Amino acid sequence: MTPEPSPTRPVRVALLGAGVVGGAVARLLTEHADDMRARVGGSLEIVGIAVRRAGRDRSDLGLDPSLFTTDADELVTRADVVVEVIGGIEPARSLILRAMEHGASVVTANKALLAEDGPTLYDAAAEHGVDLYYEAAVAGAIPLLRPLRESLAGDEVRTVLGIVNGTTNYVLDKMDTTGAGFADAVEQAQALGYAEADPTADVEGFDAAAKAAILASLAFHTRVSGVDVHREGITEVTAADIAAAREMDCVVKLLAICERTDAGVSVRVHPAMIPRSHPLAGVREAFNAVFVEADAAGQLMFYGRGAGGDPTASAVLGDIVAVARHRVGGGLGPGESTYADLPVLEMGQAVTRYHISLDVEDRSGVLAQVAAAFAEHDVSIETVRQQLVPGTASQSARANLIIVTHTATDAALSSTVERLRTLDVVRGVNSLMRVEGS
Ligand SMILES: NC(=O)c1ccc[n+]([C@@H]2O[C@H](COP(=O)([O-])OP(=O)(O)OC[C@H]3O[C@@H](n4cnc5c(N)ncnc54)[C@H](O)[C@@H]3O)[C@@H](O)[C@H]2O)c1
Ligand SMILES: N[C@@H](CCO)C(=O)O
Ligand code: NA
Repeated sequence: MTPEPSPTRPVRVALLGAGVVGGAVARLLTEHADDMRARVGGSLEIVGIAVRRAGRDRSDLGLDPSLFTTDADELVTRADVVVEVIGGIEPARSLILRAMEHGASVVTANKALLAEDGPTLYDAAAEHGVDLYYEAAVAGAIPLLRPLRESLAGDEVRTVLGIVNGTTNYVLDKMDTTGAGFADAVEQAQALGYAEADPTADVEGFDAAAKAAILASLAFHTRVSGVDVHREGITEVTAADIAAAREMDCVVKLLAICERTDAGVSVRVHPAMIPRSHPLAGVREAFNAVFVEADAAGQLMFYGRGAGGDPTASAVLGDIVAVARHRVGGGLGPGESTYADLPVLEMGQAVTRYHISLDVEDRSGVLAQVAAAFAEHDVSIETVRQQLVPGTASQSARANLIIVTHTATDAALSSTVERLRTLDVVRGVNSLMRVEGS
């Protein structure tokens, strides 16, 4: 049940979590209280901040110490707006649901929860007539979800393609620009505070896959959860892959790709080579960038900081203003839109291109056998390049065969590679990567 709008009573805001994002939200809410009041049309009052441990010195946030509580369950029952920046599935989900049951709108940055169980949150928001906003959950500060949910609501989105994980972009950028190996680049990212002590969620692509699920759900009006997303991280990307990309005048990026085709929607996260001339190739360090292509709008690009306390808090504050305005003036923002209910396709149905570098024997008939494997799977070759590998007199002659395909289904391309691995003339696969954006 939504409380009656009351312009005279402040909008009561409860914050769950005072970590990197929560701390920045608390500080900025206080620093900009006057501007927030003017933008909302009524004042905001922080009624409490739930923390895990009491007694820590939080004087840097400039807040009354009595606002801190370890009883989040109680706090969510006395707020109009609950801001969840704890992260993880539980207790975040239970606290959000409890907040909604008590009539609070919710702002969250929690992509993991939204990708795993977004529909439960949306259903609860609809049942209790409250807002659920989560701009910070994807690409941090970059306004991206509001454009998809609201600005492009009249258009037909075809593609969302982007770099949505700053940590992995930093690692791949360092591997490309300094020649660092994967482990060294991860250490550098950890030293700078980009990568966590346990970088699994980032480097294995879980974080990007959660964001891809959220983007695809909004873009295609279809429920897509994290498990629907084909996910490959960057742990297998080698210096040889980076060098192979450089020879092609390409760069390796971890891409989140959401596409609408005649058959349904395809959502995937994997490393891919993109041409250096592609705008996403110029996205350096820990920045994020996302391309959106819609029927009427054409191509749009969004660029900025996808992580960090203040940048993420900027998105959270924007959401707080939006939902607080609804409290003051009435109304609700858009709820879940799943009317299109498109089928979510298997990875094998995705259409892509492969770059394959093969270690082969250099003798007559080798190229014909390799070409036959492609033909068997109806995969057309775009370019072939051969590099001789210098060897000793006692060794048989060897070469690297570098092949770039035309587009084909991922199923046909991966079957071709499996067939190539069985050929006697193929000693091994040096490097294998999808090519996107050209
Ligand atoms: N850090 C970023 O750059 C960034 C960017 C976008 C989204 N996010 C998302 O924002 C959320 C918060 O991230 P963060 O970086 O601030 O994490 P963080 O670990 O710095 O902060 C989380 C805080 O929640 C507290 N906490 C844990 N359980 C609690 C409980 N039961 N009650 C009260 N407090 C509890 C922790 O003690 C910690 O201080 C996550 O969902 C994350 O995915 C973070
Ligand atoms: N770990 C994430 C934080 C923002 O979601 C990243 O590196 O982009
Ligand atoms: Na965002």
